[in-house]
Amino acid sequence: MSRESAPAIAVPPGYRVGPWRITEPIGAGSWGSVYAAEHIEDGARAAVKFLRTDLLTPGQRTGVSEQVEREARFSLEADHRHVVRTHAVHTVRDPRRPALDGLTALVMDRAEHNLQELLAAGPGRPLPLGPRILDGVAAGLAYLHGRSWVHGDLKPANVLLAEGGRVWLADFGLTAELEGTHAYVPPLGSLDHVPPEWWSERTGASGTRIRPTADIWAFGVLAHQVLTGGLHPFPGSTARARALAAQAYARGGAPLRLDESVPEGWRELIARCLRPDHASRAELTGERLATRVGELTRHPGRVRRRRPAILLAALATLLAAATGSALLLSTGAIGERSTPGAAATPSLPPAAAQELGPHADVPAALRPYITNTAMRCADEAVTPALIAAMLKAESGFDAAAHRVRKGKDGIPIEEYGIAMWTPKVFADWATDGDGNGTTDYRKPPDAIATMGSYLCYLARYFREHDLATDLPGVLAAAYRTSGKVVLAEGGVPERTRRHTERVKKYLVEYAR
Ligand SMILES: Nc1ncnc2c1ncn2[C@@H]1O[C@H](COP(=O)(O)OP(=O)(O)OP(=O)(O)O)[C@@H](O)[C@H]1O
Repeated sequence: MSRESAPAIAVPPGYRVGPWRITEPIGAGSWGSVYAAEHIEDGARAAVKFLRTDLLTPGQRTGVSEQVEREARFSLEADHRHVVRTHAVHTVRDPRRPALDGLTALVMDRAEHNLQELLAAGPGRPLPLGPRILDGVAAGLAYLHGRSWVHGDLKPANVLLAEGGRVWLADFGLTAELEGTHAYVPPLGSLDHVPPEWWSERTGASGTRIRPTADIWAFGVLAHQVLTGGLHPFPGSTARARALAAQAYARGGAPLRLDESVPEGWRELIARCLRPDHASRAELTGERLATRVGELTRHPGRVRRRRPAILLAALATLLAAATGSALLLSTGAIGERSTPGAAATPSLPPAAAQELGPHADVPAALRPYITNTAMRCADEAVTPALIAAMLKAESGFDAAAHRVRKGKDGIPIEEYGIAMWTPKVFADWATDGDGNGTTDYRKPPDAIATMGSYLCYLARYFREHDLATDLPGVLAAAYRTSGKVVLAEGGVPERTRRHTERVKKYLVEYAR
């Protein structure tokens, strides 16, 4: 299992959770840390996932608690040979260790690897057992959909592989139950596996709307990765670039180009999974998917219909256009467009490379909000690395930050929170980042999402006024002053230069 990232929740070896004794760390995700454990009586092996609830603000904690409850509930209720079995859910009661006291711990069957690790171990080589793995994943998905659940976060890291070739779906942190035809989840998810329509779904009080077809799309991406040894079906060197390419395809702007090496029957099925919108994907239910994957796995030579995938994709694209599929980036401002005058700031990495590097000091809990915020802006200058750099320069990622500065006419201006919002300006741009139906400048998800909305507006403003030669610089300066002031001065005002240089320094550090 992956041991690259130090566990976010430190649990000492020998620590007891009910009748289970922790032995060693396995890995950590955004919301929890997983440890190997054994039963104190019979030595049976297990994995214990500690779910964190110790995040930054009370508001955020509420959201995370809901996620923990959701994960515990679905894990306990699920009962299928291709879904990881959860034996028990414990609440740690240990006042002597405040970092652990109150945490939720899920005790699960232990796997040997996850699919992501297998793909990373032999990039470019299709997994010999790939079809069998996909068969298990599709069966697990059909089971979840049969119970009116949507997994919501299907990706290689959430497919576990256990002794004896067993395949389990795992991680129910974003799983949701359908309410009629939809389910609602927090606005999170893997950029590489969310369907194009996800970006345009409204995030309301109950979260972002998803449907089972989101899992079908994710399965299409995952199947392509498995059968090609890791290749994503959409081009791009970063998850953000690939997500933008998927949206361009869904808009009808580019054909679907599956890798030549994918066998014919699989190509056809993957193209069905990757139809550009919910409506055209809906015919492929979890059960149909599992049946077809079963056929392909057991009779790999048999091809049911011979219709080129590219033709199917073109038909699907036409269908999407005819049904007016919902699209996020309607301004057409995506793709390989280059920032005018970007050469003026040669030390900055190109926008396409401004994802968040793994070693940046950006708190793990904030990363999904930062990345999602950047994705929701069609301007390529508004990148995860830029948003993180601005937060660092504004508050050092401190949700409780507070500053008073002199405004025009010497009137003091109070700024608060991780993005240093003045309440009045925040009110004009307020964006709900955690999907709870309210906006609060002191809550990091809302503060970050609102920073993204404002930067997105400013980027367009500066492009329209031909002041895009140093967008990171002018954006950072305008955030401190205003778009009008920066425009009037024809660039970064002298008094904000130190600040903008700091933002650019962090931007270089954070970009992967
Ligand atoms: N039952 C299990 N047996 C063995 N390893 C497991 C088990 N459940 C999770 N893991 C491993 O523990 C690590 C952390 O898992 P976790 O589900 O917390 O995060 P993730 O899915 O990798 O990331 P994220 O939650 O950010 O999507 C991963 O390497 C995962 O494969």
